[in-house]
Amino acid sequence: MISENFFNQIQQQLNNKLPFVVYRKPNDTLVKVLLQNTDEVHIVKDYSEKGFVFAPFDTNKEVVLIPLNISSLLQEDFVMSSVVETSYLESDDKIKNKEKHIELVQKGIDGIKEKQFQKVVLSRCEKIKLTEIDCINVFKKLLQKYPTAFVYCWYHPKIGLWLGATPETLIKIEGSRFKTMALAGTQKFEGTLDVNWQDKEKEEQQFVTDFIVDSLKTSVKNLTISNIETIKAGNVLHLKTTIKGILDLNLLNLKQVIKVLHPTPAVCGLPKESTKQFIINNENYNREYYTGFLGELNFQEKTTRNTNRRNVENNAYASVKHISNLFVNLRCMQIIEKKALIYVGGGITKDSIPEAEWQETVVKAEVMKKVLQ
Ligand SMILES: C=C(O[C@H]1C=CC=C(C(=O)O)[C@@H]1O)C(=O)O
Repeated sequence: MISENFFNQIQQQLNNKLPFVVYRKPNDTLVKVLLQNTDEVHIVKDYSEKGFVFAPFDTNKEVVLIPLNISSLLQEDFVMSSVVETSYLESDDKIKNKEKHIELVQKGIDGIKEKQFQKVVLSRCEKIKLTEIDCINVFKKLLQKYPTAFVYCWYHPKIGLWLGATPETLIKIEGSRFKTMALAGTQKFEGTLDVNWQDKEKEEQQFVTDFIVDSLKTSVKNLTISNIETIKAGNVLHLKTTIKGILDLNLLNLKQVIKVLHPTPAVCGLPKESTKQFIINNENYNREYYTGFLGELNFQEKTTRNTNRRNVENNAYASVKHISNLFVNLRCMQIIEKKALIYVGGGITKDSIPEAEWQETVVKAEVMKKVLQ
C-alpha cells in the first residue's frame, strides 16, 4: 500500500509549483514519481536523454523532458482497493458540441470520398466546470479504475497539468528489441470480449497495422505480427495487433523510429502529412499533448544472467540495458483552474456514420468523467 507520505510529497511539489510526473505502467502495481528540482523547461534534442518525455501531437513543436539527473525518483507499490462506481458530470454545451463534431466528421468523410486521404482521426475537446479539484485524488481513482492502462499525472508550472489512462503503447524498446501496437476500432463494452466487429472497424485498424509494418519492414529484423485481438480499455473494446522485431540501430535509431511512427494513423490518418494538415486546419482547437506521446526515455535496467546465485562473481554477468517505454496520450484531460478539458476522438473512414462517431466520443469521454466526482 502506498504511504500517505508518498502522495504528500507530490502534493508538496504541486504546491511549490515544481514539475513532476507520477505514473504506473499497464498491469503493474509499481507507482513511480519523478520530482524535478527546478522549474526550468527541458527539451528533448536527440532522444539520447534520460528522463520522462511529454510530446505534443504536432511534431513541429518541442518535446518536454523531466530529466532523471535533476529529479528525485521515488517508487512504491499500489494495492488496488475496490472501485466505487460514481455518477459523472456533464458539460453545459452538449448540443453545440454534437453539432460541431458531426459537421467535422462529415467534412472528413467528404475528404475521403474526394480521395484527399483514406482515413482521418477527428477529435474534440469537452470542457467540464468543476467546483473543486484534487488532482492527487483523481490520479488515485485512475489507478484503481484502469489497472490495464498507463495511468499518469504530469505537471509543469509553465506548461500545464495533464492526467490520463491510455491503452495505447507507441513503442517499447529494450536494447534493440522493440514492440509496438496497432490499436483502433471501438465499441462499447457490454460485459463480454466475445463480440463481432463491423468491416468499418476492421478496416480502420488494418490501416494502422499496414502503416506500421510498411514503415518499419526495411529497417528491422525478425518482424512478427500477431493475430488481431479484442482488448478492453475501461468502458470500451478495441482491436489490437502486436508488432515486434529487432531494430538495426544503424538504420533506425530511437529518434528516427519515433519520427516514422508518430503520429500513427490510430491518432492522425493516412497519408500522414495531409491528414495532419486537415486536423490542424479543421478541428478548431489545439490538441496540444492529446495524441502526443509520453513515458520513460532511456531508463537503465540492470539484468543478471543468473539471479539465483548469491556469489559476488555473479556481478560479472550483469549488463545494463536501456529501456524506453512510450505511450500515446489518449483518454486524457488537462486541468486548468477549476475546469477539466477532456480530449476524445475517433477514426473516420469512408463508412463512418457521423452520429455513431459522435456517440463513440461520448463513451470515450466517460473514462475521464468517471474520475472527476
Ligand atoms: C483517438 C482515440 O482513440 C484511438 C485509439 C483507439 C481507437 C480509436 C478508434 O476507434 O477510433 C482511435 O484510433 C481517442 O480515444 O481519442
